[in-house]
Amino acid sequence: MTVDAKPVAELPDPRDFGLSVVPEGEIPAELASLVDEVRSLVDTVAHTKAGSRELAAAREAVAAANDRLKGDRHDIGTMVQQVWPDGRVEYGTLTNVVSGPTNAAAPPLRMETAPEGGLRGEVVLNGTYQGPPGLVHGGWLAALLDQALGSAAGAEGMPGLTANLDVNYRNPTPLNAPLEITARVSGTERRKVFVSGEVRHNGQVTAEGTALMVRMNLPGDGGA
Ligand SMILES: CCCCCCCCCCCC(=O)SCCNC(=O)CCNC(=O)[C@H](O)C(C)(C)COP(=O)(O)OP(=O)(O)OC[C@H]1O[C@@H](n2cnc3c(N)ncnc32)[C@H](O)[C@@H]1OP(=O)(O)O
Repeated sequence: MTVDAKPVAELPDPRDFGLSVVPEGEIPAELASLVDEVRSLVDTVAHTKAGSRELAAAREAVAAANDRLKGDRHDIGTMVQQVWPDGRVEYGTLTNVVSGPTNAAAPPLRMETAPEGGLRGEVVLNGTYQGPPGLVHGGWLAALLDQALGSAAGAEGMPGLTANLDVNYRNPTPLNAPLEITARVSGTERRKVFVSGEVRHNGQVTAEGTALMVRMNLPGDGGA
């Protein structure tokens, strides 16, 4: 594998592709708090043993809240701009199912620059991410890795789409426990960006992945 593609200096601004962008700092604190509450609600509902009366009352309350919030919506494809303490700018979809800040279905995963290079993040997956008893669903581990690997490519100025993802599950991954996700770029070849990463619990690798990201065609690329 050769390393022959220079990272682009600037990330493409999604507005150049006709997409709306919401700066993360402009997301109302009340919305962030609501998302947290809904995330907790999903977990509560998934595990509740409440009786019929309580369930019916809760359903009414949730339906009322749902009705109250229907109306003006962000378009599908709306992006969020996140600026990290180290100044790194990242664009992602507002409702990304792994990292979207307004998506209650997202854990959410947030990746920061790692001292050893690449990115690292921490996440706890509750019982709504269950596959085998007490363990994280393998598809979700793949999703976490896919997102982390894509972010690692983006952090090097090479945002792209996943063309191929390989995951090896080395050890069971527990629910409701802190997980560390790491990811880095291992090489480039024309528009191909090779990335690798791991999920760890208590320092032990539970899943590891490699992916091929194909860098987006950017203005001035000349198609290479
Ligand atoms: C601003 C917003 C930011 C937004 C940033 C968003 C980051 C999100 C991160 C989350 C990741 C995702 O979920 S992504 C969603 C899941 N993935 C997708 O939906 C992608 C679907 N697939 C595609 O759209 C396409 O196949 C692409 C874009 C991957 C590639 O198409 P293309 O652009 O036409 O490129 P193409 O010429 O075919 O390939 C380029 C090079 O890659 C190689 N190649 C292509 N596919 C493969 C493959 N599967 N396995 C091996 N090699 C492959 C080719 O041989 C070629 O090598 P050579 O000739 O140079 O040697």
